[in-house]
Amino acid sequence: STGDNGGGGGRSGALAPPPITEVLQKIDVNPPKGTRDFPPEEMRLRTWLFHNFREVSRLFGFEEVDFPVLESEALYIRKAGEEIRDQLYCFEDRGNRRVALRPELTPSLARLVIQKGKSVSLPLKWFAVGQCWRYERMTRGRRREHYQWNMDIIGVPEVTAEAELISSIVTFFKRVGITASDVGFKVSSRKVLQEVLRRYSVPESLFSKVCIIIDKIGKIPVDEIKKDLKSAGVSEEAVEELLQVLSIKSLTKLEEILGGAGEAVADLKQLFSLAEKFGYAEWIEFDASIVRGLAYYTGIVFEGFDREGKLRAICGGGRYDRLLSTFGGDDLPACGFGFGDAVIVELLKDRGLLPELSLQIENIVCALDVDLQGAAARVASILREQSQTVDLVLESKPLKWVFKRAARINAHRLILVGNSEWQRGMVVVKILSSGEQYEVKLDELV
Ligand SMILES: OCc1cccc(Br)n1
Repeated sequence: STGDNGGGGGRSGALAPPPITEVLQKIDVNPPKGTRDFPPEEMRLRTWLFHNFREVSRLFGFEEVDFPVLESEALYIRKAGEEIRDQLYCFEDRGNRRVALRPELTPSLARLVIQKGKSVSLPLKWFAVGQCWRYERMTRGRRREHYQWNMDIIGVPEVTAEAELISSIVTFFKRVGITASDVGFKVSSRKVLQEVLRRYSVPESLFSKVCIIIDKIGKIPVDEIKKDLKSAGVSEEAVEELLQVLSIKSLTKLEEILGGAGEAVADLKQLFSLAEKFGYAEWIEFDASIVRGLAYYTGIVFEGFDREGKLRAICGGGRYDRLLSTFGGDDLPACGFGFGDAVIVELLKDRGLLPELSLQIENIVCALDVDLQGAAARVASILREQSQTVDLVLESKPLKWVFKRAARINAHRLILVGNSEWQRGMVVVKILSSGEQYEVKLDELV
C-alpha cells in the first residue's frame, strides 16, 4: 500500500482511489484447465462461425432457443454407460441440489418442450448455439468446454426430418467452402441393431447399453467389445451376427441380410432417395457401424467425417423418439444434431479455408487541442448516428501515436478536429490509404 495514496498514482487533481488494503495474491491469469479465452482475433473467428450457424438455421426456418448452462444432474443420469455420463461436470449446490454443467443441449430442449406442452404447435424447429461442458482427467489434454450448434425438429415422425437436418449441415459446409470431397456423412439406423437383437430375443432393455458398447468399435479392441456385449447379456451367436451386420457398407447387402420388410431398410432407403432429391447424395454413405454414443437415439443416426480421416467426427445426430418420455413427458417424434466449434476449425485450417477477419474501423476521430475534446466527441456522435464505426481518441496524444493507432485498427479515415477549422464549422478528413486530405463542413460530414 502507498499510505494515504494522496500523492500516489500520478493523477492530476482527480480524487485518488481508496488505498488497496490487502495485498492481493498473484492469481493465475490463464483460464481454468480445459477452457479457453476468446481474445479479439479468436472472438472474430467464433463470431464468424456462429453467424454461419445462425444464418443456415434462419434459412431453414428454425427459431433460436437457449437454456441455462447449469441444469439438474437428473437430465443426464442415464444408465447405459455413456462416456458423457462418466465425464459429467456435476456438483452439489449450496441448496444441496445435484446440478451439472450441461454436457449437451438435447436434454434441455426436451425439458423445455415438455414444459411448453400443448402451448406450442408442432412441428417445432428449434436451434441453439451453446457452451457445453465435460470433466475429463486432463491427462488426455482434451478441452472441458466447447460450443455446440444444435438443430432439432420435434413432431415429425417421417425421415424427411432427418433429410432436412442433413441438408442444413451440407448448406453450412458449402457456405464455408467445404465440399463433398472434403467431408462426408456416414449414415445408419439403430433399427438395424434392434432388428438383429430381436432375432436373438435380446431384451429391449439392453438396447441402449448395446448401442453404447457398439459405438466403441474402432476406439477399443474388438475382443473388448465382444466381452462387454457378452457381459451385458448378449449371446455369443448374437454378438458374432451383430459384428457381421455392423461391417456392412451397402444397403443392398443389408436388405439381403435383414430382408426388405423391416423399418431399418425402409427408413434408410427413403433417406437416400430424399438425399438425391435434396441434391446431396454425393455427401452421404451407408455405414452400419455408425450408432453414435448417446443412449437415447432410436432410429436414423449420422455423423460428419473428414475424408482424410485425420480428425474426430465433425458433427453427429439422429432420431430420438423416446427421450421425452424418459423425463415423464408424452413421447413426441424428435431428431436433431450437435455440431462442435473445435473440429470444424481444425478442418478449415487444414483446407486453408479460415476467413480473413481483421478489425475494420471506418473512422478515427482526434482532437488536435485538449479544448476540442468535446468537439471531437460531437463529431464521433454525428458519424455513429449514421451507423459509422468510430474510434474516438480519448486523451491528448501526439499525431504520430494517432497514425500508429489508425494503422493498428485498420481505420479508413482520420478525422482531425483543429481550432482554425472548427471556428469555420469544418473538420479535416484524411483518407489513410491514399493520403488524400480535404476539409468538410460538419453538417456535411458523411
Ligand atoms: O463432445 C463431447 C463434449 C461435451 C462437452 C464438452 C466437450 Br469439449 N465435448
